[in-house]
Amino acid sequence: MKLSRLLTLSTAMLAVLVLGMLGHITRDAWIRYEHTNTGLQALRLTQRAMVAAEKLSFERGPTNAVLGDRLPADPQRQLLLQQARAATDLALMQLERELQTDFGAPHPVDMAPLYRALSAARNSVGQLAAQNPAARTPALLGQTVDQMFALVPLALNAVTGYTLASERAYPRISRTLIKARYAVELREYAGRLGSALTVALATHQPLTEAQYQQLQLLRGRLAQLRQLLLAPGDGSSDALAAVIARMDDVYFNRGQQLVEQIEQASRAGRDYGMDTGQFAQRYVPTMTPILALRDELLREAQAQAWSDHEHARRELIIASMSGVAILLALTLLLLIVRRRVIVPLLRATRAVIRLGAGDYSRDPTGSERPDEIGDMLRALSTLRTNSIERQQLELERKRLIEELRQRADTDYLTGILNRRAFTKAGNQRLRGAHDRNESLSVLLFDIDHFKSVNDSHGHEAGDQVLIRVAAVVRDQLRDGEILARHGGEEFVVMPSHCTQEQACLLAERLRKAIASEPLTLADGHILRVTASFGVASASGPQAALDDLLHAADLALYRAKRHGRNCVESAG
Ligand SMILES: Nc1nc2c(ncn2[C@@H]2O[C@H](COP(=O)(O)OP(=O)(O)OP(=O)(O)O)[C@@H](O)[C@H]2O)c(=O)[nH]1
Repeated sequence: MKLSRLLTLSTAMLAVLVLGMLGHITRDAWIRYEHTNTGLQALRLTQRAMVAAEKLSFERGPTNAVLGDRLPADPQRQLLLQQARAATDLALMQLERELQTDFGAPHPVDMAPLYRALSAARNSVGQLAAQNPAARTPALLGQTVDQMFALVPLALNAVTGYTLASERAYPRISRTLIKARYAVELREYAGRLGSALTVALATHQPLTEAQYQQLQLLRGRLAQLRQLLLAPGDGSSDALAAVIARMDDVYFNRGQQLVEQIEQASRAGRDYGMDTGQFAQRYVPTMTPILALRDELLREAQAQAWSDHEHARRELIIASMSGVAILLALTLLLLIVRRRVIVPLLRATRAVIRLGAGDYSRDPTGSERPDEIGDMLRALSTLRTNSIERQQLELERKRLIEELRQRADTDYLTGILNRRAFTKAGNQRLRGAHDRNESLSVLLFDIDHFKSVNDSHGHEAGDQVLIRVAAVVRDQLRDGEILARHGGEEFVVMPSHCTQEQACLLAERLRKAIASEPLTLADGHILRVTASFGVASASGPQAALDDLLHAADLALYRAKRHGRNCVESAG
């Protein structure tokens, strides 16, 4: 697999792993954050539900006062009842609005039964209060009070599903929330304890045995709820302890003493000394510390939830930012690895391949780098320089060999082929002519009276004549026609496949060219030289070069004898 592909694949795999890990961490942080959000929403909802329950409990006070009123009705009591009802309606409306904020509730909340029950209870209160006090029998009064009692559980039940779900999602605050609910229940049972006296106070009759028992039961439940509230838990702060102490003092001492006072008066058959309204006026304020306890518990739960919410938010931000930072760092690292390692390596690989293929045209770039890749590129550059030098040496060696070869084949004076080279080339050509069944001729010529040139003008002048004659003849020949110095002042020409007749014509042309060319010597003398030619041809299959030359030599000899400056052909 290619490096660049391997890098891309590794990058993709690493990115998937890192993304998966970061996604997991961020998801966990997000879930914790959402749970605290749910907890806060649940708190708001619980608070609203508890306020609504409290208002419903509270409404029973002015209701009892109106039920115990004489006719015509006391406008002050009527006003208090209207205010209490308005406060209940507002609290229910706010609860309903809060319920509309969906946060994954297990099932929709139906407030209709509560509204129906509330409307029915209020109608009963209105009808009973409009009757003559004598007509308000204990049974009717008890029935109406029970209708009012039934409202609080309906309000709390409406949000039970929500609060349970949110407590499951965010269990840390559930203990505090449960205690807040105990406080609400405590308030409710405290209210019921007061309401249990409504019939006796309204009718000015002693309490019945059943009512004594009910009072006993309610007191027991209240004591039980108090114990539950005192249990150690997350929300056991100093502020909470102070609120509990106040509740003990104001409600459990003074409030319950008031109830006992009525009870004792009933047992003694004394007048109560107060009606329902007067009782409510003294009893209801003693329940205020219970609500303060509820509010303190809710406040602590809220503070805890906010602290957790902030913590979760910070964790989420840190997780997200760390994720982004890690991704950026990874991308940067990969880019650096790609730019600083992979790309130079690929470049070096290409350079090695080029060197291997003998292409030294480009030096690998990047050799100025101070790192190991730079070391490698510098080594490649040195390798390239050495290879270039080796290549040049090789070329020089070949050139020298060629030069030596040429020197070995060339006549040192005239620059044309020497006898050795002619023998080799002549034999080769003769074999080729045999193979193709062509005729082949040789022309042997010798400068006339050359000795006298040497004698008259010196050996150097003789050399110049030899050089000049060779040049004149070479100019007359075509490519492929061999000219060689056969020895001394004797030359040989071998045209490519020609008949003896054609060879004679060529010899004649060369003879005339030599004879017609005046030669100016170094000392200024002008010489005219001639040459005699012997021509021989081979057409038989087994003709040897030596035989051919011998035949030409004999013809040359005849030409000399016939007076020189002429052409003679063999046989
Ligand atoms: N300058 C010079 N002279 C050479 C060279 N090679 C041979 N000679 C001379 O060539 C002459 C040949 O002379 P001869 O064989 O007598 O022939 P010739 O004088 O040409 O007479 P004919 O061939 O009969 O016309 C000799 O004097 C050689 O010394 C050479 O390379 N340079």
